Amino acid sequence: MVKAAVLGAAGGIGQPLALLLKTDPAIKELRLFDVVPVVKGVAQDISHVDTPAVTSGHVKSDDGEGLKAALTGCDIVVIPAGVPRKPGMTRDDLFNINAGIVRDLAQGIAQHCPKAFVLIISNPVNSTVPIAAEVFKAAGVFDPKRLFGVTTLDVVRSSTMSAQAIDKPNSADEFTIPVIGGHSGHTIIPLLSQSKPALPSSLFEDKEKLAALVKRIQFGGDEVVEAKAGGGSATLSMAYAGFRFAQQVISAAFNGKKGVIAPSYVYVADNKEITQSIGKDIAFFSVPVELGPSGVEKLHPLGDISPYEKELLSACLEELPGSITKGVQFIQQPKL
Ligand SMILES: NC(=O)c1ccc[n+]([C@@H]2O[C@H](COP(=O)([O-])OP(=O)(O)OC[C@H]3O[C@@H](n4cnc5c(N)ncnc54)[C@H](O)[C@@H]3O)[C@@H](O)[C@H]2O)c1
Ligand SMILES: O=C(O)C[C@H](O)C(=O)O
Repeated sequence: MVKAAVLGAAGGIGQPLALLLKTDPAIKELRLFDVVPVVKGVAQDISHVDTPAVTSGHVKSDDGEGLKAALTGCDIVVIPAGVPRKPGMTRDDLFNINAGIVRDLAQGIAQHCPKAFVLIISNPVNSTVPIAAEVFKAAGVFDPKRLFGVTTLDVVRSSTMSAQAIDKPNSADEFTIPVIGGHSGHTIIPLLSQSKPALPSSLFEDKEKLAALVKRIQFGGDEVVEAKAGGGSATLSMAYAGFRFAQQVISAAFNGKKGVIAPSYVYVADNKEITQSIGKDIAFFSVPVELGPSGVEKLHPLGDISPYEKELLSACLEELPGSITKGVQFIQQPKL
């Protein structure tokens, strides 16, 4: 019996994500938490769907009881709480607000469901995941196998945008492309050379077309932010992606499914094989993760990457360590 919680469940991602989670028969309890009271109505609405999950809504309260009720005994917690971008902003511009939100929610998890799988969607993911890790470390409950930054939207975009680039727009679901690095601009590295099935060699021969495709995947979030023109960032495609990753975790952890591999931004610092394949001692990085009963079962190294992908990796490594340090310092050296 899987108990799941969505923190930030009344938001643009939270509502459709909660609806999708309600359709997963493996979930028997679905707890929706937010700072805004309408989350109770969202839970009431979703509770009428004729699937097994018993759904409840919980509002943030000064005494912490709302969060406690949402989290106690939870097996998996998905966090899309926080503010989204507006045009002209970077994900890092969200740090000042979202860092504190993720810190407080992680403290609640450490207290009420320290063994839960934690899936962080709130941006900037490159920093919010290290923040959660530091909170868990301080509370003595950090388990690197259970903490995930959700980068599935980059994977989803890679398939869709690659299919479009090769003029096969109806084939988006045919391509599986690992995406490594982080979740922001140049830190996002789609390994198109490792696509299964392989993308046509003509794409790799046309350097301009290849670079345009990579850029489109890296900055796919901007396309949505600009199109929504101040109305937020990706919500529906993110709900789809978040649900897909949550289902992958649930199927491997609770339903005994084997061979489930999905890229995710995870703690890699203790894994020499991985840091060697990245070429840098780095604490967090998105790599293909084999999922299992304890969460991360095995991290997969980067494998063969093309010279162009090596350049992308160098650019990623210029930016990502700073974002990780920023998150770590937010917890270790709080401003007075
Ligand atoms: N990882 C990704 O690929 C990805 C993709 C899209 C969006 N995001 C990020 O997800 C976050 C949410 O985006 P959105 O479009 O759903 O925003 P939104 O504003 O529509 O919803 C956010 C929700 O979080 C709630 N919230 C705020 N503080 C909270 C707290 N302390 N506890 C619980 N709930 C709280 C708000 O009330 C709101 O309902 C943003 O940071 C956005 O950048 C990440
Ligand atoms: O672009 C954003 O700010 C939201 C999200 O990270 C995305 O990739 O769509």
